Amino acid sequence: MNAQNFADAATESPAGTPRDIKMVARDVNVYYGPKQAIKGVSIEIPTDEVTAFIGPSGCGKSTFLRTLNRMNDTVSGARVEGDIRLDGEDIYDASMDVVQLRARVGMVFQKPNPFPKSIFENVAYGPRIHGLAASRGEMEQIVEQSLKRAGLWDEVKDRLNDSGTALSGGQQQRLCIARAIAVDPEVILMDEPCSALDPIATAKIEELIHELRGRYAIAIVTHNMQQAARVSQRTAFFHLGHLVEYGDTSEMFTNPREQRTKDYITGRYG
Ligand SMILES: Nc1ncnc2c1ncn2[C@@H]1O[C@H](COP(=O)(O)OP(=O)(O)OP(=O)(O)O)[C@@H](O)[C@H]1O
Repeated sequence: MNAQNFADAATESPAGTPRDIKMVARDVNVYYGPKQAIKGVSIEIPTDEVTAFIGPSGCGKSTFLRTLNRMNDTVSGARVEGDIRLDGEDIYDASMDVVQLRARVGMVFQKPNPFPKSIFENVAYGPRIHGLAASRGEMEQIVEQSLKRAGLWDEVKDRLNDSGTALSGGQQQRLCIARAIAVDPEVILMDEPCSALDPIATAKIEELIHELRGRYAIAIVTHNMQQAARVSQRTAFFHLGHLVEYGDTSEMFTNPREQRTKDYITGRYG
Protein backbone atom coordinates (compact mmCIF):
# COMPACT_ATOMS: atom_id res chain seq x y z
CA MET A 1 0.00 0.00 0.00
CA ASN A 2 1.48 3.39 -0.82
CA ALA A 3 1.61 6.20 1.73
CA GLN A 4 -1.38 8.08 0.33
CA ASN A 5 -3.58 4.98 0.28
CA PHE A 6 -2.49 4.22 3.81
CA ALA A 7 -3.48 7.69 4.98
CA ASP A 8 -6.86 7.47 3.21
CA ALA A 9 -7.58 4.02 4.59
CA ALA A 10 -6.63 5.11 8.08
CA THR A 11 -8.54 8.33 8.34
CA GLU A 12 -11.80 7.78 6.48
CA SER A 13 -14.77 5.83 7.74
CA PRO A 14 -16.63 3.52 5.33
CA ALA A 15 -19.07 6.35 4.64
CA GLY A 16 -16.14 8.57 3.66
CA THR A 17 -16.36 10.94 6.63
CA PRO A 18 -13.11 11.63 8.51
CA ARG A 19 -12.44 9.50 11.56
CA ASP A 20 -11.79 11.02 14.94
CA ILE A 21 -8.31 9.75 15.83
CA LYS A 22 -7.22 9.18 19.44
CA MET A 23 -3.69 7.82 19.00
CA VAL A 24 -1.20 8.11 16.16
CA ALA A 25 1.95 6.01 15.85
CA ARG A 26 4.53 6.91 13.21
CA ASP A 27 7.44 4.77 12.13
CA VAL A 28 7.72 2.82 15.37
CA ASN A 29 10.59 0.37 15.88
CA VAL A 30 10.95 -1.81 18.97
CA TYR A 31 14.07 -3.73 19.91
CA TYR A 32 14.71 -6.35 22.57
CA GLY A 33 18.47 -6.02 22.90
CA PRO A 34 19.78 -6.49 19.35
CA LYS A 35 16.59 -8.17 18.09
CA GLN A 36 14.10 -5.94 16.27
CA ALA A 37 10.52 -7.00 17.06
CA ILE A 38 8.63 -4.09 15.45
CA LYS A 39 9.70 -2.59 12.14
CA GLY A 40 8.55 0.84 11.03
CA VAL A 41 4.92 0.56 12.12
CA SER A 42 2.58 3.51 11.51
CA ILE A 43 -1.05 3.34 12.53
CA GLU A 44 -3.91 5.49 13.74
CA ILE A 45 -6.24 4.32 16.50
CA PRO A 46 -9.71 5.83 16.08
CA THR A 47 -11.65 7.21 19.02
CA ASP A 48 -15.01 5.56 18.45
CA GLU A 49 -14.04 2.19 17.09
CA VAL A 50 -12.46 -1.07 18.14
CA THR A 51 -9.15 -1.90 16.46
CA ALA A 52 -8.03 -5.54 16.37
CA PHE A 53 -4.36 -6.53 16.07
CA ILE A 54 -4.03 -9.94 14.42
CA GLY A 55 -1.16 -12.01 13.05
CA PRO A 56 0.78 -15.21 13.65
CA SER A 57 2.46 -15.95 16.95
CA GLY A 58 5.57 -13.86 17.53
CA CYS A 59 4.71 -11.24 14.87
CA GLY A 60 4.84 -8.42 17.44
CA LYS A 61 1.16 -7.73 18.22
CA SER A 62 1.64 -7.60 22.00
CA THR A 63 4.91 -5.72 21.71
CA PHE A 64 3.27 -3.03 19.61
CA LEU A 65 0.20 -2.85 21.87
CA ARG A 66 2.50 -2.32 24.86
CA THR A 67 4.20 0.65 23.17
CA LEU A 68 0.87 2.50 23.33
CA ASN A 69 1.04 2.96 27.10
CA ARG A 70 4.79 2.53 27.56
CA MET A 71 4.43 -0.89 29.14
CA ASN A 72 7.68 -1.82 27.38
CA ASP A 73 9.47 0.58 29.74
CA THR A 74 9.18 -2.18 32.33
CA VAL A 75 10.98 -4.75 30.13
CA SER A 76 14.74 -4.64 30.56
CA GLY A 77 16.58 -4.35 27.24
CA ALA A 78 13.48 -3.11 25.37
CA ARG A 79 13.91 0.08 23.34
CA VAL A 80 11.25 2.01 21.40
CA GLU A 81 11.95 4.41 18.52
CA GLY A 82 9.46 6.54 16.60
CA ASP A 83 6.64 8.85 17.47
CA ILE A 84 3.47 7.91 19.38
CA ARG A 85 0.90 10.53 20.23
CA LEU A 86 -2.22 10.60 22.37
CA ASP A 87 -4.43 13.50 21.34
CA GLY A 88 -1.32 15.05 19.78
CA GLU A 89 0.84 14.65 22.89
CA ASP A 90 4.11 12.73 22.51
CA ILE A 91 3.77 9.90 25.04
CA TYR A 92 7.54 9.22 25.00
CA ASP A 93 8.40 12.84 25.81
CA ALA A 94 10.52 13.18 28.96
CA SER A 95 7.81 15.35 30.51
CA MET A 96 5.14 12.64 30.19
CA ASP A 97 4.01 11.28 33.56
CA VAL A 98 3.92 7.54 32.91
CA VAL A 99 1.57 6.75 35.81
CA GLN A 100 -0.87 9.30 34.43
CA LEU A 101 -0.41 7.92 30.91
CA ARG A 102 -1.28 4.39 32.05
CA ALA A 103 -4.47 5.71 33.63
CA ARG A 104 -5.38 7.45 30.35
CA VAL A 105 -4.39 4.36 28.35
CA GLY A 106 -5.49 1.42 30.50
CA MET A 107 -4.60 -2.21 29.93
CA VAL A 108 -6.26 -5.59 30.38
CA PHE A 109 -4.02 -8.63 30.19
CA GLN A 110 -4.33 -12.16 28.89
CA LYS A 111 -4.59 -13.70 32.32
CA PRO A 112 -6.99 -11.94 34.69
CA ASN A 113 -4.81 -10.42 37.41
CA PRO A 114 -6.96 -8.96 40.19
CA PHE A 115 -5.10 -7.80 43.29
CA PRO A 116 -5.43 -10.13 46.30
CA LYS A 117 -7.85 -7.65 47.83
CA SER A 118 -11.60 -7.20 47.99
CA ILE A 119 -13.69 -6.60 44.88
CA PHE A 120 -14.32 -3.04 46.11
CA GLU A 121 -10.62 -2.37 46.71
CA ASN A 122 -9.64 -3.73 43.31
CA VAL A 123 -11.74 -1.03 41.67
CA ALA A 124 -11.09 1.72 44.24
CA TYR A 125 -7.30 1.39 44.14
CA GLY A 126 -6.71 3.43 40.95
CA PRO A 127 -9.14 6.27 41.77
CA ARG A 128 -7.55 6.49 45.23
CA ILE A 129 -3.95 6.84 43.97
CA HIS A 130 -5.11 9.34 41.35
CA GLY A 131 -7.15 11.30 43.91
CA LEU A 132 -10.39 10.98 41.92
CA ALA A 133 -12.80 10.71 44.87
CA ALA A 134 -13.20 13.41 47.50
CA SER A 135 -15.26 11.26 49.88
CA ARG A 136 -16.21 7.68 50.65
CA GLY A 137 -19.57 8.35 48.94
CA GLU A 138 -17.87 9.47 45.75
CA MET A 139 -15.61 6.43 45.81
CA GLU A 140 -18.62 4.15 46.23
CA GLN A 141 -20.21 5.82 43.21
CA ILE A 142 -17.09 5.33 41.08
CA VAL A 143 -16.87 1.67 42.12
CA GLU A 144 -20.54 1.03 41.38
CA GLN A 145 -20.46 2.79 38.03
CA SER A 146 -17.26 1.03 36.95
CA LEU A 147 -18.63 -2.39 37.91
CA LYS A 148 -21.88 -1.58 36.07
CA ARG A 149 -20.01 -0.54 32.92
CA ALA A 150 -17.97 -3.74 33.13
CA GLY A 151 -21.19 -5.77 33.34
CA LEU A 152 -20.30 -7.21 36.76
CA TRP A 153 -22.36 -5.17 39.24
CA ASP A 154 -25.37 -7.46 39.47
CA GLU A 155 -23.16 -10.46 40.15
CA VAL A 156 -21.08 -8.83 42.91
CA LYS A 157 -23.12 -6.02 44.49
CA ASP A 158 -23.91 -8.11 47.57
CA ARG A 159 -20.32 -9.24 48.15
CA LEU A 160 -18.10 -6.28 47.46
CA ASN A 161 -15.92 -7.21 50.42
CA ASP A 162 -15.17 -10.71 49.11
CA SER A 163 -11.77 -11.26 47.55
CA GLY A 164 -11.46 -10.46 43.84
CA THR A 165 -9.41 -13.61 43.38
CA ALA A 166 -12.36 -15.77 44.51
CA LEU A 167 -14.40 -14.84 41.41
CA SER A 168 -14.59 -17.04 38.30
CA GLY A 169 -12.05 -16.36 35.53
CA GLY A 170 -14.57 -14.46 33.41
CA GLN A 171 -15.71 -12.40 36.40
CA GLN A 172 -12.08 -11.68 37.28
CA GLN A 173 -11.47 -10.40 33.76
CA ARG A 174 -14.53 -8.13 33.99
CA LEU A 175 -13.21 -6.95 37.38
CA CYS A 176 -9.93 -6.05 35.66
CA ILE A 177 -11.90 -4.14 33.03
CA ALA A 178 -13.79 -2.33 35.83
CA ARG A 179 -10.43 -1.51 37.41
CA ALA A 180 -9.21 0.03 34.13
CA ILE A 181 -12.49 1.95 33.67
CA ALA A 182 -12.44 3.34 37.23
CA VAL A 183 -9.69 5.87 36.44
CA ASP A 184 -11.68 7.22 33.51
CA PRO A 185 -9.35 6.18 30.67
CA GLU A 186 -9.50 7.41 27.09
CA VAL A 187 -8.09 4.22 25.60
CA ILE A 188 -8.33 0.60 26.73
CA LEU A 189 -5.74 -1.87 25.45
CA MET A 190 -6.65 -5.54 25.67
CA ASP A 191 -4.00 -8.20 25.18
CA GLU A 192 -5.83 -11.43 24.31
CA PRO A 193 -8.35 -10.80 27.09
CA CYS A 194 -10.33 -13.99 26.40
CA SER A 195 -7.59 -16.52 25.86
CA ALA A 196 -7.90 -17.91 29.39
CA LEU A 197 -11.72 -17.96 29.34
CA ASP A 198 -14.37 -20.47 28.36
CA PRO A 199 -16.77 -19.71 25.47
CA ILE A 200 -19.53 -18.30 27.70
CA ALA A 201 -17.18 -15.96 29.57
CA THR A 202 -15.63 -15.03 26.20
CA ALA A 203 -19.04 -14.12 24.78
CA LYS A 204 -19.67 -11.87 27.79
CA ILE A 205 -16.38 -10.02 27.27
CA GLU A 206 -17.13 -9.61 23.57
CA GLU A 207 -20.58 -8.23 24.41
CA LEU A 208 -18.94 -5.87 26.86
CA ILE A 209 -16.49 -4.64 24.21
CA HIS A 210 -19.53 -3.74 22.06
CA GLU A 211 -20.99 -1.78 24.94
CA LEU A 212 -17.75 0.05 25.73
CA ARG A 213 -17.15 1.02 22.12
CA GLY A 214 -17.67 4.73 21.59
CA ARG A 215 -16.96 5.59 25.22
CA TYR A 216 -13.33 4.47 24.99
CA ALA A 217 -10.97 3.90 22.08
CA ILE A 218 -10.22 0.17 22.21
CA ALA A 219 -7.34 -1.84 20.75
CA ILE A 220 -7.41 -5.61 21.19
CA VAL A 221 -4.83 -8.25 20.38
CA THR A 222 -6.45 -11.52 19.43
CA HIS A 223 -5.35 -14.85 17.99
CA ASN A 224 -8.90 -15.57 17.07
CA MET A 225 -9.92 -14.20 13.69
CA GLN A 226 -13.61 -14.84 14.33
CA GLN A 227 -13.26 -12.72 17.43
CA ALA A 228 -11.54 -9.93 15.48
CA ALA A 229 -14.37 -10.07 12.93
CA ARG A 230 -17.02 -9.98 15.67
CA VAL A 231 -15.68 -7.21 17.89
CA SER A 232 -13.69 -4.81 15.71
CA GLN A 233 -14.37 -2.25 13.04
CA ARG A 234 -10.67 -1.85 12.12
CA THR A 235 -8.10 -4.59 11.81
CA ALA A 236 -4.31 -4.41 11.68
CA PHE A 237 -2.48 -7.48 10.37
CA PHE A 238 1.09 -7.89 11.61
CA HIS A 239 3.68 -10.26 10.18
CA LEU A 240 7.33 -10.59 11.25
CA GLY A 241 7.26 -7.20 12.97
CA HIS A 242 5.72 -5.35 10.01
CA LEU A 243 2.23 -3.92 9.78
CA VAL A 244 1.23 -5.57 6.52
CA GLU A 245 -2.29 -4.26 6.17
CA TYR A 246 -4.64 -2.00 8.12
CA GLY A 247 -8.21 -1.21 7.24
CA ASP A 248 -11.89 -1.83 7.79
CA THR A 249 -12.42 -5.24 9.35
CA SER A 250 -15.20 -6.34 7.01
CA GLU A 251 -13.14 -5.33 3.99
CA MET A 252 -10.01 -7.04 5.25
CA PHE A 253 -11.80 -10.31 5.89
CA THR A 254 -13.66 -10.33 2.58
CA ASN A 255 -11.22 -8.60 0.28
CA PRO A 256 -7.68 -8.37 1.69
CA ARG A 257 -5.31 -6.24 -0.34
CA GLU A 258 -2.12 -8.14 0.46
CA GLN A 259 -1.33 -11.77 -0.33
CA ARG A 260 0.15 -12.33 3.17
CA THR A 261 -3.10 -11.16 4.76
CA LYS A 262 -5.08 -13.47 2.52
CA ASP A 263 -2.83 -16.42 3.38
CA TYR A 264 -3.25 -15.75 7.09
CA ILE A 265 -7.00 -15.29 7.13
CA THR A 266 -7.53 -18.34 4.97
CA GLY A 267 -5.47 -20.38 7.44
CA ARG A 268 -2.37 -20.96 5.29
CA TYR A 269 -0.19 -20.16 8.29
CA GLY A 270 -0.46 -18.96 11.84
N1 LIG B 1 10.75 -9.58 26.82
C1 LIG B 1 11.23 -10.01 25.64
N2 LIG B 1 12.55 -10.20 25.45
C2 LIG B 1 13.03 -10.61 24.26
N3 LIG B 1 12.29 -10.86 23.18
C3 LIG B 1 10.95 -10.71 23.31
C4 LIG B 1 10.35 -10.27 24.53
N4 LIG B 1 9.01 -10.20 24.36
C5 LIG B 1 8.78 -10.57 23.08
N5 LIG B 1 9.94 -10.87 22.45
C6 LIG B 1 10.10 -11.30 21.05
O1 LIG B 1 9.56 -10.30 20.20
C7 LIG B 1 8.83 -10.89 19.13
C8 LIG B 1 7.38 -10.39 19.17
O2 LIG B 1 6.76 -10.93 20.35
P1 LIG B 1 5.26 -10.57 20.76
O3 LIG B 1 5.00 -11.24 22.06
O4 LIG B 1 5.08 -9.12 20.66
O5 LIG B 1 4.47 -11.27 19.58
P2 LIG B 1 2.93 -11.64 19.49
O6 LIG B 1 2.55 -11.44 18.07
O7 LIG B 1 2.16 -10.91 20.51
O8 LIG B 1 2.99 -13.18 19.82
P3 LIG B 1 1.90 -14.12 20.52
O9 LIG B 1 0.72 -14.08 19.63
O10 LIG B 1 2.58 -15.47 20.52
O11 LIG B 1 1.65 -13.57 21.88
C9 LIG B 1 8.97 -12.39 19.29
O12 LIG B 1 10.01 -12.83 18.47
C10 LIG B 1 9.30 -12.57 20.75
O13 LIG B 1 10.09 -13.70 20.95
